[in-house]
Amino acid sequence: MSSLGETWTTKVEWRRALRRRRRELAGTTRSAEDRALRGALLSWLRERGIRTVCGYVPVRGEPGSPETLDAVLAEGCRVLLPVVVGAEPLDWADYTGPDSLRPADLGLLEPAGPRLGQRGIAEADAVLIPALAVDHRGIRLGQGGGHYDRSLPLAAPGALLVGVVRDEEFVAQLPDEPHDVRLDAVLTPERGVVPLPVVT
Ligand SMILES: Nc1nc2c(c(=O)[nH]1)N(C=O)[C@@H](CNc1ccc(C(=O)N[C@@H](CCC(=O)O)C(=O)O)cc1)CN2
Ligand SMILES: Nc1ncnc2c1ncn2[C@@H]1O[C@H](COP(=O)(O)OP(=O)(O)OP(=O)(O)O)[C@@H](O)[C@H]1O
Repeated sequence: MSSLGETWTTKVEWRRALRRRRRELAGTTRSAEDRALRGALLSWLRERGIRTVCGYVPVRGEPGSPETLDAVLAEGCRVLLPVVVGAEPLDWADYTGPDSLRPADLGLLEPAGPRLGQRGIAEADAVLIPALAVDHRGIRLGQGGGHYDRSLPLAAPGALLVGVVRDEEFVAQLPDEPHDVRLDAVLTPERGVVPLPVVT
């Protein structure tokens, strides 16, 4: 288990340190992790019979890749991607392949097709959520915009909320706040999908 975070207290300190580690990661490590993540994700989607999944287009060292999104599509799954609309719940649109993306604010790539509205998230059986870290209780540290905390309450009641991080970013305990929505599971390249909370 990782010992990251022993000297970091606030969300700001955690974010700064985790972003630096992602920046310094070797390209070969990133690709190996992406291949492992893809294998684990595809098996899990098959096992659970998941038909529609909310994903994200990775930026700045986030786990995953456009190839992994394409592999999920090839599996016959519908993929929805987030669209930022200010400090509101995220909007959603279908991912239909690399041509369906266009550059957006914050260095993001967003889907260019018809918007489903903020309640589009309710069409998903599982929501894959980008994170800088996830802890054993299911607390997630995101980029600090509060976008997912505002959007996840609109997911379908039985939808599985899955944070996606590198193995060392799955940690014992993160700083938390009352608005933080707890995750049902975490997906990492080496461990695959791990249900949360971890019972010790
Ligand atoms: N790939 C991806 N898509 C996503 C998210 C995400 O975390 N990852 N979001 C998750 O909610 C939403 C967008 N919110 C975001 C908020 C802040 C930053 C961010 O990296 N901010 C940095 C630097 C911005 C820049 O370089 O321009 C910062 O604030 O320092 C990214 C996404 C929806 N789409
Ligand atoms: N449910 C909510 N309703 C309104 N504002 C919220 C909500 N959740 C979070 N916020 C606002 O967003 C700010 C950032 O929250 P937080 O640090 O938890 O973001 P994050 O989960 O890391 O970001 P993101 O989801 O964008 O990756 C909070 O300080 C709060 O003001």
